[in-house]
Parts: sequence; structure tokens; C-alpha cells
Amino acid sequence: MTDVPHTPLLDTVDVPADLRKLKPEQLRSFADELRAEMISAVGTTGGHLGSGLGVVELTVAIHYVFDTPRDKLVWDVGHQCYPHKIITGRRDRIRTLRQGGGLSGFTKRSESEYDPFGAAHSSTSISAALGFAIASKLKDEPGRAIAVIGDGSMSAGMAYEAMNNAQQAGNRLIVILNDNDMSIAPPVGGLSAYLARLVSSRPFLELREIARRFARKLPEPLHKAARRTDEFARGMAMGGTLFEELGFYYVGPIDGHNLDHLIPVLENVRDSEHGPVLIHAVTKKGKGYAPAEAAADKYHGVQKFDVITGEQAKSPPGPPAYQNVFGETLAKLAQTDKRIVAITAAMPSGTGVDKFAKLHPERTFDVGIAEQHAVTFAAGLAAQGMRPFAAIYSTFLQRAYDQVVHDVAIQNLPVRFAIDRAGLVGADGATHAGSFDITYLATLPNMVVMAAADEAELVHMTYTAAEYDDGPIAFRYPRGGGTGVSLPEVPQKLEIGKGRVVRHGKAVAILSLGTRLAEALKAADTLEARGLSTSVIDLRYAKPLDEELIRKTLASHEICVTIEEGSIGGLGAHVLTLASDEGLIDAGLKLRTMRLPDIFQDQDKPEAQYEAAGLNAPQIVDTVLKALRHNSAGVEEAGARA
Ligand SMILES: Cc1ncc(C[n+]2csc(CCOP(=O)(O)OP(=O)(O)O)c2C)c(N)n1
Ligand SMILES: CC(=O)[C@@H](O)[C@H](O)COP(=O)(O)O
Ligand SMILES: [Mg+2]
Repeated sequence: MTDVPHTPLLDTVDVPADLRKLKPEQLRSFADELRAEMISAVGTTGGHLGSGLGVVELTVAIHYVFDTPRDKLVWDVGHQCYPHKIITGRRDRIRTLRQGGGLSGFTKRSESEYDPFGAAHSSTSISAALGFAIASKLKDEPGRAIAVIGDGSMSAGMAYEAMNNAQQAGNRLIVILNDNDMSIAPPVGGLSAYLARLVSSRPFLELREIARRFARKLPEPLHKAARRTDEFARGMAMGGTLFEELGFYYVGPIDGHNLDHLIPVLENVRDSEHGPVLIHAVTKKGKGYAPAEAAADKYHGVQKFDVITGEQAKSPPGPPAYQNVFGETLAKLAQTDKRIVAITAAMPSGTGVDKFAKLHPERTFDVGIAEQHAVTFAAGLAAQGMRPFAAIYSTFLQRAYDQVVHDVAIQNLPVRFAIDRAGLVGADGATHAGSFDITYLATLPNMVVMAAADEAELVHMTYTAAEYDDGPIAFRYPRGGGTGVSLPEVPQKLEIGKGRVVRHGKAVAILSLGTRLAEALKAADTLEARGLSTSVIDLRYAKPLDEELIRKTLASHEICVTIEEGSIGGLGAHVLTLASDEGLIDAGLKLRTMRLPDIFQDQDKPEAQYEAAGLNAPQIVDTVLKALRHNSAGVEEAGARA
């Protein structure tokens, strides 16, 4: 049961200009109403809850003090932006979050002027905000840029690249470190420990102290002046903060839920001629909603839930999720093969590495949000004789592409890439779609690229990858549950570069890669019913291609169709190249490739996304029938067979 909360103050605010009409003493109640509205909305939509709950006060304070949208507010990742969306003209659509035709679950430029920069992949906010800041400076326009970045997102190298470059922005750039001591899982690494020390070593800065520092317009970084106070001596044994050493004025730690502190701090920073400033705000992920605060994951990502009880909607029992099939299979293999190690970039549960960690904690590495490091770390492990599995979502592996090329493929190092979220992913939309990995990996020399057609195939591919030491090997599989096929007791070692004929026919051949196989088989049934005998082949490999099987198939069928859950430049391109290189096309072969459309597809249910992409069974049938009607000149002839 979800109630719509009573929000008299929130009802008076459509955009931040309305918010700024409120008195400071009204902001606490306003924030409470905003939090209640967000809980109510996400209860009906599902989505990212914990992170947004943690920034309700920050959202109110930033929009109250800064002149948004003139001042540019850039959220890192953007999964915490629901409160921001509610008070920037989108409350009326907030219950369409992450649905087809609805609001994106992340910030998005095309959605609002209050979203100056799109996000979803982490650690981009400081770079983007710096761009806005420098542009305003060069154009001599008023306005500041504020980046709000989480402690987890601060573990990615890109954040440091930006901070290293930020001095030139002066007081035009403000970074707010939203430190809730959580990533998706508990944060890892030295930075997390450092932040914890920083927070524990000093009490929250008192208002008086903050005012004193700014009142004196410290000509030098804050910590040097503050050293004269015993508070500093007591708390900061480690010298200036990391951020001050990088040239930022560090302000903090401050209580990120205390509006009586946040407002004056932000006002001081806004009016200071010093900068760039980093405000260290300490918050709680899931703040203000008991079920979220009590949950281990702080309700990072939730299904629809009962607002009263916090109980999330249970998805109907279905086949095991691919991520868990991978994690459990690898954990079993590692029991006898001590060379196997698993690496995740801050996504232990999403990749199934948490299942591996249960049995092999000493061989599990969560490197934080650091995909580039994860890949080259794996390369080092491989070079020293280990069998590393880098388990990284397709979309997030994009961030480490040069490491894949330069550190792994060129050196032909046997790194295994377990690529989850391959293909379209549904509610996370375009930023998270795993559309490009076939294209960007199969183009690389030395690389082996497999795609599992179902969870049984995933078991075999995990084993095959474990046993393959001749160079880099990648295997991809989609988000969510499998087909329900029974899992093999004993995994098979697949022959590299060999596909399998799933169904024999004569007139039409569908060459499938990955989980489109199920749709290909449905299409074959329809075509058979129309008198078109249809072969269905699971190629299993985008590289190396099963050239013998493809050659034979193309030569013995009237129409051949390739299909993949990937963009142009993938399987279809490689088959076309083979056919063209061998003159098979010259012989009048009717060959069609089916792949994702050349657009970024917004969020929707995955099946709707594949419908829109034209990759479901009826569309396979249409492609075949259309090809049949085409004569050798490629002209559609009416009345053709079928
Ligand atoms: C490059 C990249 N890798 C992984 C992710 C997946 N991811 C989304 S949010 C998140 C944790 C972010 O932690 P933090 O920045 O502290 O934000 P919080 O959720 O705590 O508010 C991760 C790992 C991502 N969005 N981008
Ligand atoms: C915000 C973010 O990037 C992650 O939370 C992502 O949404 C997780 O995706 P899955 O739900 O597919 O694991
Ligand atoms: Mg965090």
C-alpha cells in the first residue's frame, strides 16, 4: 500500500526559484516532505532509493543557496537525483521513473535545464563541472559549477584527473564529497579508510569554526591556518587533507543532513573568492527511511515496495540469474584450480562475484569503481601465471578499453572477461546497455569472444575460459534470469571457434549469437509452418568465427540471417566480411544481418526494447520473408513465394 504523503510546502515548489521563497526555518519541514514524496514515488516505481535518501538535505541546500540552473549542478552517477528531479519541475512525472517513455533514472540533458550534464557511469562529475566552470570564466559569464560526488565514485581515477586539473577554476568550482561510507557494497580501499579517518579524527566542523575560517578569508589553504588551532593539532595528525594537497580548500567534515550547517557553509563558499573548494559532507545512505537504513545495501536498488513495511515486491520464482550461475560455476572450478581469481569493480553482487567470494575470499578482489585498474591488474595476474576473471558489466568495461587493447590483447595475456549485462538491460536505459562489447572486442587480434545462448552454455563457457591459456577470452551474457534449461553437472570444454547446429533445415538458415537463440527457434517454427524449412545455428563465437560451418551454411541455404544482441560492427559484420572475402556474395547469396539499431535506446522493459530494436521472432520472420521477395537486383517483387 503506498500513500501519497501530505506535502503542503512541497506543493508550493515546482522549481528552485519557488524553493528560494521559503524562509530558512521552513527548510527542515520542506526536506521532510521531499523525502516522504520520494519514498512514496519509488515505492510505486522501484529504482535507486538509498542514495537519493542520503542527499535530500544536500539537494535542498544546494538549490536554495545556488542560482540553479544558472549555476550548474552536476550529480555524479545521477542515481541519487530523484529529490533533485522532484524540485526541478518533474514532480508530476516522478512516478514514470525508469519506465518506457518516462523519466530517466539518471540525470539527462534532454530532460531538463536543471540537468546540465547526463550521468550514470560514475566519477565524471568533477571533469564535467570543471568544463562548465572554465567556460563561464572564459566567457566572463556569472555562475559556478557544483559537482556532487560520492565516496564510492571518488575511488575512480578520473576523479583525480579532474581534481589535478581543477586549480584553474578558482572559486568557480565547488566539489561536494557526499561521504556516506557506502558504494553499492561497503566501500573498499585506501581512500575509504582515509575518509573514515578524516571523519573520525575531527568532530563535525562547528558553525562558529566554519564562519571564523571564512570570515578571515584565509589566503592559504585552510588547514595551514587552522593548524594554529588545537582542534587541528588534535585531529589532523596526517597533515593537510589529500584534497588540500591537490589544491582544494577543504571544508569539513560537516553533517550533510544538518541544514543549519549546510546553508551557511554553502553561502560562505558561494561568496568566497577562494577556490576550488571541496566540502566534505557526511551523510547516511538510506537516511530517514528505517527499512533502508537497516538494510545491508541501504536499499541501493529496489523493486517496488510497500512504503509502510518496506517489503519489496518479490519477482516470481524463475530460473537462476546469469550472474549467479557464473559466480557459482567459477567458485566450483576454483576449488580445484588454485590459479583462478575473481575481480570485480565495486559490483560484487551484480556480477555474482559475491558467490565466489563466499568460498574463496582470499582470491576475490573488489578494486572499487576502477575498471581500468581492474583490467590491468588482471593482466599482471595473468602474466604471473594466475587465471584471472575480470567480471565487469559490458557497459562499464567500455571505460577500460585501452587497457583491454594495450595491456591485454597486444601482450596476448590470458585474461578472462566475464561480461554481464550484455545486450539491452531495461530500466537503466541507454547508459547501461551492453550494446558494443562484441564490436569493440571481436575487432581485436588475439581476442576470443563467446556469447552464451542460455545458462547451460554459460557454465560451459566459464569452464572453457578457465582452461584457455592461449590469450584473452571474453564471454557475454545478459542481465537477469536464464531460460530455465537444466544446468550441466559436468561443464564441457568447448572447442574454440566451433558453433553448433541446433536445428536442421534446407531453405533458410538463422545464425544466432547469444540469447536471441530462443527467438530464432520461435521464428523457425513460424517459417516451417509457412513451408520454409529452417536451420538454426548457435555460433557461440563472434571470434574466431566457425568459418567451416558458416561457409557450408551460406553455400547450402537460399537465405541466411545473422542475429546478435549487439550493435553494428559485431557478428554480422564479421560474417559479411567472410562472405565477401570468399566471394560467397557474388554467387547471389541472400544474407541479412539483424543487430541493434544505430541509436541509443531509452529505458523500457527489456522485451519492449528488443521489440523496438526489431530483434524478436516476428521480426526475424519478416526479415526472411522480405528477403525472399527481393530479386537478385535487390528489388522487392510482389507475389513471391511464401
Ligand atoms: C564506471 C561505473 N562503474 C560502476 C558503476 C555502478 N555503480 C553505480 S552507483 C555505484 C556506487 C556509487 O557509490 P557512491 O559514489 O558512494 O554513491 P552512493 O550510492 O553511496 O550515493 C556503483 C558502483 C557505475 N555507475 N559506473
Ligand atoms: C547506478 C548503477 O550504475 C548501478 O546501480 C546499476 O544500476 C546496477 O545495475 P543492475 O541493476 O543491472 O545490477
Ligand atoms: Mg557512497
